[in-house]
Amino acid sequence: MERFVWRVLPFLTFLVSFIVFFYLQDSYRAQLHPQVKLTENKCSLLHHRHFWITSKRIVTPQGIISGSVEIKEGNIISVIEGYGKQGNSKHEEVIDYGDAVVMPGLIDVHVHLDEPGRTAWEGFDTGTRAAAAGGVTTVVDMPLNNHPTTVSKETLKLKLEAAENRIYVDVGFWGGLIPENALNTSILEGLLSAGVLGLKSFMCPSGISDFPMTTIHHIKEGLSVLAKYRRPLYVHSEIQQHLELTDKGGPRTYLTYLHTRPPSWEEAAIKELVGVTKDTRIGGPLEGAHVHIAHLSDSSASLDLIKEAKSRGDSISVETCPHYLAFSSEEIPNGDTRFKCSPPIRDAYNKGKLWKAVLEGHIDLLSSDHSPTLPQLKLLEEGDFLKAWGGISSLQFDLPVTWSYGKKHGLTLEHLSLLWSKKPATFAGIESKGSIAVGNHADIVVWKPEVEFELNEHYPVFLKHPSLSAYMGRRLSGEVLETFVRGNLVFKKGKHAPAACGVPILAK
Ligand SMILES: NC(=O)NC(NC(N)=O)C(=O)[O-]
Ligand SMILES: [Zn+2]
Ligand SMILES: [Zn+2]
Repeated sequence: MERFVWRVLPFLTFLVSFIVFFYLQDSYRAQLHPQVKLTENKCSLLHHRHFWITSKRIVTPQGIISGSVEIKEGNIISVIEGYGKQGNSKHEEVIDYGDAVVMPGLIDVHVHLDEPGRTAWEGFDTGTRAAAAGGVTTVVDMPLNNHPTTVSKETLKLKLEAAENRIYVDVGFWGGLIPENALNTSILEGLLSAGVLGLKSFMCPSGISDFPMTTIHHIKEGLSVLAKYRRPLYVHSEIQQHLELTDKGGPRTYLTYLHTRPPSWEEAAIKELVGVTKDTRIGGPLEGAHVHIAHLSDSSASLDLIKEAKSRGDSISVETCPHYLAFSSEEIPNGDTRFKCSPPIRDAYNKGKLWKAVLEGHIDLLSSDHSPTLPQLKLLEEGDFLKAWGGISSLQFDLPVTWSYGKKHGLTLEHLSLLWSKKPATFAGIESKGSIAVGNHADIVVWKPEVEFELNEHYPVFLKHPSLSAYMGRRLSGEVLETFVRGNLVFKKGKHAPAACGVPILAK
């Protein structure tokens, strides 16, 4: 027995010192880097708060690099060239993404989350889960479809309460400009002081009774307040014109709907707006204000008016949406009201010109205009384009849809990050986001542009009503692998972080 003890003693001594060494080293590291402690973080699927990610394709403002990004406490603290390299802070966790693309998270500035009041349509929980699954790290919520609409500081408070602990990505809010508050500056100032990023108005009926349309007179009033706050006005730019109605095959054909909202409606609205934006030039009476044209569909006369206004120095910008770039009116099947939106999807010639404008930089940014409803209001059975709710559901697929249809037109990864991240951040005034740069929030999407998938019933769709999405049934390229919001890994391989730790973004 004694002999046995003497034999195993050296081995036991070695084992004990081995354990003690690693225990001490770990507690030393934990003292130096408290974030190394492997405590559970419900906000993230990754337990580290200080780590590196490395990839052969990182999209930065200086171009695509093979390199590494250091993330600490939610921010990007260094970006270095060299795949697999780590700077001076050794010993941190390194996540190796190989040749997957590391890009700034998408910022979708046009999303209807419909809460409070119409949670059955969409909601903070479902909508932001869909965003996270699609690599969208920030959404800006529209002031309508929720009930009551966001048109005062009190109604913004209801939004913030509804969003509490329910958002998986960061969320900003647009306030509504309606006749009532346009003529009552104190309501408008209260709303802006409470933190909306800007205002949104409609120049035609919105389809929502507590969100009435504004005339150019109301818009001028709104702009004079916005100039003081240096925040933008977002405009649904269509004005109803007299229609010569001819029968185009009944309410189940898309052509019938198309003829009820011709390009002249967009042109009429934009003509009135550019009459006002001349005052936003430097030194003008509305300097500081900015007009942003929502969801441009007409790539002819309407776009020309915007281009001219820009070249004269007006503070004006324009977005279009993936559905105007992916689809053309000729291919929309009879009765398929999933494709109904306003302004409508126009013909293939218009779509080609729209792509050209996007690639030449005349369209500033992209947004989804994700605007779902209840399936029964979409009238999928009846297929009546005139009576069905207008709005496309797409939030989760912003990235693969833009990429799948865009690459044939020469769209690059750099275009994507400008159109979906940098420009939207600048427009919404959220400068700490939108690019992979030192000091910015670590809002990042990791994805594989080359991977193709069928968007069918087996695909994990997080939208509240997947059946409403016009993209169901399509084959797309571009698979989102992982999404980080302020350094939290909020989505990975079909799974979300346990807790919703997105933050409301309020303007100061
Ligand atoms: N009330 C809405 O959500 N309207 C939206 N509907 C669309 N685009 O068809 C919009 O943004 O205009
Ligand atoms: Zn609109
Ligand atoms: Zn909208």
